[in-house]
Amino acid sequence: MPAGNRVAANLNMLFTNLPLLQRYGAAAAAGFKLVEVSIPYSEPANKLRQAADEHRLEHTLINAPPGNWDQGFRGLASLKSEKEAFRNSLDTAIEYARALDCKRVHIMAGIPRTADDVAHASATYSENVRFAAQKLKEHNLLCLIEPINKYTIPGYHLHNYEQAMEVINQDDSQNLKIQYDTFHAQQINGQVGATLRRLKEHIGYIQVAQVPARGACDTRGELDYHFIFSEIGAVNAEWVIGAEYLDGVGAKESFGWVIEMAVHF
Ligand SMILES: O=C(O)C(=O)CO
Repeated sequence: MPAGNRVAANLNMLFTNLPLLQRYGAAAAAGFKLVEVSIPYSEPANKLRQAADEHRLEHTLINAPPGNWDQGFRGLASLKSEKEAFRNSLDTAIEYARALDCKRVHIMAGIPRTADDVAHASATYSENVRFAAQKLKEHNLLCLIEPINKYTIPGYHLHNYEQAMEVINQDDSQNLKIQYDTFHAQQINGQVGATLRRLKEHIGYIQVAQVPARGACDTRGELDYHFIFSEIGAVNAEWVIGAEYLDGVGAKESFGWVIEMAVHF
């Protein structure tokens, strides 16, 4: 296995000209051996596993069910009004993670909207995330939380790294880490490399995309991914990197950057 961080294809954002189950073949044909599926729930878990096995792909990450995406839900963890739905979402996430042999589950925070949800968001979020970290630990699954910048998802509860560290410091499961997405980090506080180094002990997974258009790492934008991948590799070459970017943004429709930038499939 070559040195350097491995890259997983996000099958909800890449190969979107194909139905989800056919994206596994497209990812494998492009050279990927790892995939992440943020929202796998449109297909039965066994069908996804069958597609992955057929193309010798491993799942690196799924999200817990985020609520009704089309109705504007972006996760449930901070919503007092959705506490039962959140607990049920963990059971579904565990079922899928086990079926897919996936070891990481991202818990999305959600967008508190009602006055009562807003008033109770921080306490609800902390309680739910700590519950999830402990429950996932019982199934040998790592619990991840991802600060998301306020421009991409306005109103999203978890929108900076101080909030994430506050919950991590309250948690005693030893099973709660940050999903560090450089696309969000740049827009949350910049200092993408410095923040990575500062939080390295608490980071469990990386995601990447170019800023501001959320295109591939070799498309034009604010971030120099030659530098960022060298920083990631210098800090922890074991971190998996999720290629979570919009396909079709920018001229190139290739994954040459994976080799060109000293990371690998
Ligand atoms: O929107 C993102 O960046 C996510 O990773 C959601 O899972």
